Amino acid sequence: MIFRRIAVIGLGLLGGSVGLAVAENLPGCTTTGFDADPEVRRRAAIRGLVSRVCETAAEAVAEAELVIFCVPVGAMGAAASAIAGALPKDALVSDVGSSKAAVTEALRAALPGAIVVPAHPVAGTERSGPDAGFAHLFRHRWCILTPPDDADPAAVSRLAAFWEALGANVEIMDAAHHDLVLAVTSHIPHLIAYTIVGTASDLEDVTRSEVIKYSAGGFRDFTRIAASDPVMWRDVFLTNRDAVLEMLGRFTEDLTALQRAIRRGDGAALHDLFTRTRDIRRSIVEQGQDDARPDFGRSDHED
Ligand SMILES: NC(=O)C1=CN([C@@H]2O[C@H](COP(=O)(O)OP(=O)(O)OC[C@H]3O[C@@H](n4cnc5c(N)ncnc54)[C@H](O)[C@@H]3O)[C@@H](O)[C@H]2O)C=CC1
Ligand SMILES: O=C(O)C(=O)Cc1ccc(O)cc1
Repeated sequence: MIFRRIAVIGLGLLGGSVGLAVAENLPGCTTTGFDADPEVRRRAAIRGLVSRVCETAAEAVAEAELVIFCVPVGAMGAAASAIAGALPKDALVSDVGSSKAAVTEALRAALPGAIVVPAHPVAGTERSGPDAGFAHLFRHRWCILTPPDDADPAAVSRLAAFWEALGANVEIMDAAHHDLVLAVTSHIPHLIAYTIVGTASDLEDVTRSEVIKYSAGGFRDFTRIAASDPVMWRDVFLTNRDAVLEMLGRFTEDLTALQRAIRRGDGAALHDLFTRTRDIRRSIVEQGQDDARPDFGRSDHED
């Protein structure tokens, strides 16, 4: 048994999915859970997201061997401080946050002396809350561990084994590299989606009903991403500021080059880029990173 007792703090999409995935893949492992929102706790208990929903975070972690923080990245520090006095000495502390350097710092500052191995399952949907989670979320998805330099290798191996048991493929890298890579593969795409949907809705000469009525595939795909949780994404951009600004600078330069190609009627430049990007899409599909989940893209992720 990798871990016998796991505490999940935050019972939304990620926390709920962790609880359900543990129940499915690690029978015999008990999960406790806490969420700051009483209505989320109520729904979590009804859906059976964890074995026992607790009324306080301290109660949830009291006997835990692994504690996983599944709260927005800006709330990690406060959530960790709330369990500081109750965390068992040998417990392994981890999280699922989308940015890693700031979260690592927040967890280590709130829990001095604790064994902290941050993680990011690169798996999710645009949905959030206690009704959004499902047991198969992590199957065939990457989970990136970002252990600090002084992390105990045995703790890292245990956490890797845990995520593999939930169906994920594990990769290890340092937090700064994670933040740079995810800025370009996840954070900037979300920013672009938020922008284009906002731009369309601000247009004066195009009515809102026209935007909805004539939204072709491309715009519809952007609206799915732009429906992602505002608190979660606000926190991602505030905590991964430097990497996002670095990548946004590059993106802006490339967009300007494309703008110039269009203005000059440079069809070859457009064709070259679009050919290169199609190849990237094809290799993602070939590697099974597109729709490995049977219910990918559907909004009814009920178990
Ligand atoms: N949504 C996604 O697709 C993915 C999200 N993540 C990361 O997972 C984390 C959770 O995201 P979701 O589950 O999507 O969000 P969510 O909004 O579905 O759930 C977050 C839950 O945390 C609770 N919470 C907030 N502050 C708290 C505190 N101090 N103590 C206890 N509970 C608290 C909220 O009440 C909420 O129920 C975030 O850090 C996010 O960056 C990682 C991978 C994918
Ligand atoms: O729904 C989508 O397309 C996502 O991109 C989900 C997602 C959101 C945040 C993450 O840190 C990882 C995955």
